[in-house]
Amino acid sequence: MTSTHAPRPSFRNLKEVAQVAPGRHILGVANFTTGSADPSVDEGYPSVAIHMTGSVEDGFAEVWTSDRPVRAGQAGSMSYAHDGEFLFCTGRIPETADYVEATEAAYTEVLALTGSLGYRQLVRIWHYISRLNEETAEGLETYRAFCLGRARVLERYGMTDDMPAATVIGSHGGGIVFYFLASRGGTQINVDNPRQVPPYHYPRRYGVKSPNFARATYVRSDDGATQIYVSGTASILGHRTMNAGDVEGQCRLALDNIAYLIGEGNLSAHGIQPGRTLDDLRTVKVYVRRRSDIERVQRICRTAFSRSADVVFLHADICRHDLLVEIEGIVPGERAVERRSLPGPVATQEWSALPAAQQPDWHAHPAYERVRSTLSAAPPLVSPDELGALRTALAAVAAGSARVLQMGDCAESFYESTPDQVALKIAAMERLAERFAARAGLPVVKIGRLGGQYAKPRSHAVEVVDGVELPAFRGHMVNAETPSAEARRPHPARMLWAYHLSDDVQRLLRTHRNGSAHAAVPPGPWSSHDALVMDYIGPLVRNDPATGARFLASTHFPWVGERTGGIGEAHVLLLSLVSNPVACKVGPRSTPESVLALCALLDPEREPGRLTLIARMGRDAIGTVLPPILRAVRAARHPVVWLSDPMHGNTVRLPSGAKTRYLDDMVAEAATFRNIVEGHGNHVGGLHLETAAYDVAECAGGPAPGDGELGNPSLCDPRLTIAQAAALIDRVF
Ligand SMILES: O=C[C@H](O)[C@H](O)COP(=O)(O)O
Ligand SMILES: C=C(OP(=O)(O)O)C(=O)O
Ligand SMILES: [Mn+2]
Repeated sequence: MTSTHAPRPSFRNLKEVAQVAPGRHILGVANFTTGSADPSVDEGYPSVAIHMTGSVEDGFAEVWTSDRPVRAGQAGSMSYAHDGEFLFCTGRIPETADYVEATEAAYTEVLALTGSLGYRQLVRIWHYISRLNEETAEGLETYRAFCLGRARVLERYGMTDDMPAATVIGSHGGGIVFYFLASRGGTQINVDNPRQVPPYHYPRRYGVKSPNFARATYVRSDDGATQIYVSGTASILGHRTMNAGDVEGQCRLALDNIAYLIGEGNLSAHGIQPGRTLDDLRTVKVYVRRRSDIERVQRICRTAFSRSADVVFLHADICRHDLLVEIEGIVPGERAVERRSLPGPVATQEWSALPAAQQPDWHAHPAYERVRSTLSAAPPLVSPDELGALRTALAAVAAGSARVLQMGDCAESFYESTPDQVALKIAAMERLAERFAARAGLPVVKIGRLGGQYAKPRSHAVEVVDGVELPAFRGHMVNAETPSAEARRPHPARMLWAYHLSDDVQRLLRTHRNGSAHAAVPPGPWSSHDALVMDYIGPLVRNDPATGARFLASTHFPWVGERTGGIGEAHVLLLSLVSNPVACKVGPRSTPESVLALCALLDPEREPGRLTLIARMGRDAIGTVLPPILRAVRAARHPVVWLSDPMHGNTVRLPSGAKTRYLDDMVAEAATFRNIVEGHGNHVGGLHLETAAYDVAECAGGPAPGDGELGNPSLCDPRLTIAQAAALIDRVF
C-alpha cells in the first residue's frame, strides 16, 4: 500500500501492543479484555481497557497508528493523541444511576476538546456500555438513557442529522467506555443505506431519542488517502428487525446490508468512487449476543470476508433485544486506487489558447510550474452535489419563488480568513438575509463573496504612491497591498495560500449549511468569487467521475467581471465549459447584442438556475441601458436570474484620492433596477453587495457609524456596513 497519513488500525495480541513498525507511531489503543480501566496516557499514548472478554486469552488490542509523530495528552477524564490530521481520544463514564446526565456531560467534554484542539470533524465513534439493555434507576433502559444524553448535546450543537459512523454495543462491565477519531480537514461524507431508515428517523418506540449516526463514513485526507468506516450493522430493513430468532439469517442480512452500503450503486450516489465489496473490509468486529451462536456466525463470516481481513468475534449485548448479530469494519484506502477516480484536472484546457485580460505576469517565476502542478493535484474545494443544490436554489429564484443575497468583501483578505472572522461574515450574511426574507416574504439564498474572492481586476495596471509608480494591488492571491515594489511583485505561491484558506472557509460554510442542501430552496451559505486568475481556476477545472461533466472546483458560483466578460476570451469560454451555476456582470457599455452572445454561450440549453446576470450600470445609466437588454434576454427565452450590483457603477473618488460610494446613489440604482425588471414582467432576483462584517467608514450616507476614526481599511472598494446594507434593503424592498 502506498504510504498515507490515514490512521491505520490493527488487532494485536494484548502483549504486543507497543511493537509498531518502524516509522509508525501509536495514536491510541483500545484493549478488549477481562476488565475495564480508565483511559490513561501512561505509556505515552492514550489507552483504555474495555471489559469485553471472559478470558485474557480471548483478549486483543485494537491499535491505531500514524506515520507521523503524535502528541498525547489528558483532558479531564479523557486521554488523547493527535498527529496534525487525526485525533484519537478515549473516555469512560463510570457506572451511574443517571446515564442521561453523565452522557450529556461526557459528550459536552468531547465537543469542547475537539473544538479546542481544532479536530472538529468527528469521523468514527465507538461506545461500549455495560448493562446495555437493563433499566437504570430512572426506569430507562441504559441504551436509551445514553441516546437521550447524547441527543441533548448534539441538538445543542446543531449536529442532529449529520453524524458520522458509530457503534453502540454492550460490554461486560465498567460503565460506558468510548473512543473516537476526529479529523482536522480532508473530505468527509456520511453515507446512508437506502435499505435502512436513517436511525434518526426511527419511530419513537426504539428510543426516547432516536439514535444518531451514519451507516458509514467515508474520509479522504488531504494527501488523497481514503477510508470507509462502516457502523455496527445488523439485520434491519427499513426500521424493522428481520429474521428474529434466526442467527444465521440475521448474520447474512447484516452482511447484505454492508455489501449494499459500500457497493458501487450506493457509494456513487454519495459521490464516492469506486464501489467496494465485503472483500475490501479489513478490521472487522462481529458482535454476537449469545455465546453459543459464535461458531455459527464464524462459519458464515469466514467465507464472506477476505483471507487478509482481521476478523474478531465478541460476545456482547446489542441495542435491540431481538438483534443477535452486529458487524462493523473498515475499508482501508489506497491512494493509487482512489487517485484514478477522483475528479482530476481535465486534459484539454481549450481556454488557454484565448486571450485573457487582467492576468498577473509571473510566468517566469521559478515557482510558477510547481504551483500549477500542485493545484492540479489538489482535491476539489466544492462538490458536484453542492453545485446541483445551488442550481436548484437559483432555479427557484429565476421562477420568482426565492431571492438571492450575494455579499461580502470587494477583496477578501488572507488575514481575515480565520474562523472567527469568517464566523462574523457568515453571521452578518445570515442576519441580512433574514431581514431581506422578511421584507420579500420569500426564502433568501445566501451567497458570500467568500471562500476564494482573493483576486481583483483593476482599471489601471499601475498606481503612483508618494511619487513612486508601483504595480497595482491585485488581491492577496496575486500580491500584497503594501505600497512597495517588493510587496506588489506577484508571487505564484499565493495561489496555494489562497487554495488552502479557501478550503478552510469552505469547511466553515459547510458546517453552516448543516444538511440543508436537500431543502426545496437550498439556502446556503454558498461561496462565490470572480473567476479571474486563469492560472488558478484552470488547474481547478475537474471532471465529475459520476457524470463526466466538468466543473470549476474552486467555488460554487463563479462570475466574470466587467473587464473580463469578452466573447472570444478565455474567462467566458472557461465558464461555458463547466457545469457550475455562473454569473456575468452587465455594465453600462453592455448592449443587447453583447448580452445575448453571453447568454447563447453560457446558457445554450436555457436552463433555469444556470445563468445569473448582475447589472452594475450606475444610477444614471441603468434607466437607459437595462431596458433593451432585459427585453432582448426575455425575447430569447433565457430564464436568467437578475441581480442588482448597485456598488460598482457608483464609485467616486474623493479629493484625497480615496474611493467612496453614496448610499443614496446605490438605493437609486437598485430601486430603478427593481422598477425596470418588474415593469417588464420579470422577477427581481436580489442584490449583490460589497459589505464589511465589522464597522467601517467606507461608504457614505444612511446609518453610517459617523465616527471619522473608523477609517477605510478596505483592500479595494468601499464596503457597506451591515447597518447601511440593511437600510438599502429596507429602502428598496
Ligand atoms: O471590485 C472591482 C474592481 O476590482 C474595482 O472596482 C477596481 O477598482 P479600480 O478602478 O480602483 O482599479
Ligand atoms: C470586479 C468587480 O466588479 P466589476 O467586474 O463589476 O467591476 C467585483 O465585483 O469585485
Ligand atoms: Mn469591488
